[in-house]
This record gives sequence, C-alpha cells and structure tokens, in this order.
Amino acid sequence: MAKAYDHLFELLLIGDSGVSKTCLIIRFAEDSFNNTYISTTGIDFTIRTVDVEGKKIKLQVWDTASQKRFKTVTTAYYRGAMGIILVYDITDEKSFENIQNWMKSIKENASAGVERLLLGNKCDVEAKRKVQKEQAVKLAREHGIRFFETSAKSSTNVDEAFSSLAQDILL
Ligand SMILES: Nc1nc2c(ncn2[C@@H]2O[C@H](COP(=O)(O)OP(=O)(O)OP(=O)(O)O)[C@@H](O)[C@H]2O)c(=O)[nH]1
Repeated sequence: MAKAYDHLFELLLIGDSGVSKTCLIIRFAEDSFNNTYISTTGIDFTIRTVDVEGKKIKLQVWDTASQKRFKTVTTAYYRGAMGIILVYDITDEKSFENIQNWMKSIKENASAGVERLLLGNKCDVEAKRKVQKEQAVKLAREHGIRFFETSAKSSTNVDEAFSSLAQDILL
C-alpha cells in the first residue's frame, strides 16, 4: 500500500499564556485526520496532513499546554521539534515584548537548524490593537524569519502560516 505521507514534521507552538496557542491548533485541525490528547503527560498534539510542493506532509503539532512562561520551557520540550511557531497577541504588548525572551529560549534549548515562524494572532480585533504590524515585520526581519498576522477566530492566515512553515522545513 502507498505510504500515506512523504514526510513527518514535528512542530511546536510557544508564546505567552492566552495568546491563543490552543485555539490556533484547534482551528488548524478542523479538517484533521487525527486528534490526540495524551492525558497522562498533559501534552496536547494534533495531526494534519497538508500538501506542499506536491508532497504529502504530515504535521504533528504540539501545544505547550502546561508551559506558561519561557523560563519553564526547557531543552526536553524543544527536542524533536523541526519547526517552532512563536505566537503573540496583537492586543497584548507584553506578549510581543516577550517574543525576544522566547527567541532566546529557542536559541539556548532547541536544535540549531530549527525553522521558526512568528505569528501575531487575534488580528480580528483591530480596535484593540497594541502592536503595530511594522514592529513585528522589523523583528521578524532581524531574526530572518517569516511573519503572519493571524486569527484563530476568523481563520485568517492560519492554514497559510502552517503550510509556509512546512515549506521552509521541506526546502
Ligand atoms: N478575538 C480573538 N480571540 C481569540 C483568538 N484566539 C483565541 N482567542 C481567545 O483568547 C483566549 C486564549 O486562547 P487560548 O487558545 O486558550 O490561549 P493559549 O495561548 O493556549 O493559552 P494557555 O493555554 O494559557 O497557554 C481565549 O479566551 C480565546 O477565546 C482570536 O483569533 N481572536
């Protein structure tokens, strides 16, 4: 029987509490083939297969459910991750400031070749915006990574973001 996928990529979402890591994963997984919860460890992951450049890429996306702050995320947590999605909330300045700390944590703990992606979530609530798009574009450029503004609520750019990270890992 033909293999159901060409590659398996492990992705990890990090960011301050409340920025919407869980909601983003749930939004992404709506069309999922599998949705698993490992209650013993309290770690959540979701699986969805996407097509990138004609390849079937199985994405296993991990939520850092119990890791609320960058200080509590250690090497063991980053192990195996081929892509890391850094999430902040555009209505919460502190969550954007903390992206620098999350970047540092990745540098200290993750494998050197890991692909990173920056997401400014909750872009559906423009009226409460505290972080300007230009600030994030600048930060992403400084780190040489891609950036999207997303909304788990309105579904804006969610599929695009995950697919673009899968593409960066593939190429
Ligand atoms: N307006 C808006 N609200 C959102 C969006 N995504 C999530 N929320 C709300 O933000 C809150 C936090 O979302 P979660 O997904 O639980 O955040 P989290 O990052 O997983 O939080 P922790 O589990 O504490 O780390 C919830 O009340 C969501 O309803 C979004 O795209 N737009």
